[in-house]
Amino acid sequence: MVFDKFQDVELPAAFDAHVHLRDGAMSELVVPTIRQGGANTVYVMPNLVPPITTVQQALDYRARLQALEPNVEYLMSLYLHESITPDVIKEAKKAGITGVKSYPAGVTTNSSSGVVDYTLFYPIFAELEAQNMILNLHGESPSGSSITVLNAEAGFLPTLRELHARFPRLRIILEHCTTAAAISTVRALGPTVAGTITAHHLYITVDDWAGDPFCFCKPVAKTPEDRDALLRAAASGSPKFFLGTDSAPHAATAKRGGDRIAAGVFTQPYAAQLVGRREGREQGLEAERYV
Ligand SMILES: NC(=O)N[C@@H](CC(=O)O)C(=O)O
Repeated sequence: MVFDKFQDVELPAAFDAHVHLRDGAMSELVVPTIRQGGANTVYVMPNLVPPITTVQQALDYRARLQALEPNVEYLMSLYLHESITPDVIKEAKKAGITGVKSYPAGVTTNSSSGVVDYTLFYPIFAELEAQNMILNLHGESPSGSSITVLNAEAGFLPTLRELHARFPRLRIILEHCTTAAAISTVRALGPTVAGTITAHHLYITVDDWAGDPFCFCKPVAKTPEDRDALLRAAASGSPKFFLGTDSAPHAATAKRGGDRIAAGVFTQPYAAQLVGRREGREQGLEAERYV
């Protein structure tokens, strides 16, 4: 195949369905990299400190992001929390907020206010379903006696199945799938369940983050077989799988030092390039020649 003839191809801007843009000085650095990375629409995660749990907080946050880069569409989310009621969901719908993100308590960066018992939130899920809004799931079980970072996603899949069975019309996105099991589960569930795939999980495996804090994120990258399942899903064209980079910037000091390494891989400035290059290879193209 002759690649030179493709050199003038211009790709449309991407939708990145999972970004961490932070706030304050960090957001001033990160927000300008959205367009650089090839995206013009982003779904913004609410795990600020404190988390975004009210409609007003989400709208104020969006205004701060718009002031930094007006040429991006920011789809906003609320952080699933006990202070959120069905009335808040109705208000969120009216205000144009897209969905609600659920973090299991303690599994990742800024998740200390997260969910312990999903059944407590069934009225919220019912209202999200009624309002045709999205439930975004960080799909990991908290580490415990038999759960570690390696099987935390697999351990969460029964919860995903249960939520879909109870709320079959609720649009659920299993965020940042990292395992073949997650891919096959999303594929097997009904059309209201989809999964996002990050750019970095198309490349890295356990060996990369074991020893390199800059490859450490939650959920952690798994085996080469899992990575290949992600690649096949990403390149399959199935509408059930789409890009959500989970680009998650941290201060270099939080990645290199301290008692615990912060979880998160920052890919925003290279998001579309990374995905194009990897999917191209999966399809047998030497797509790196474009990058
Ligand atoms: N992915 C990560 O490892 N970290 C994210 C949180 C998250 O989405 O889990 C972050 O906010 O840094």
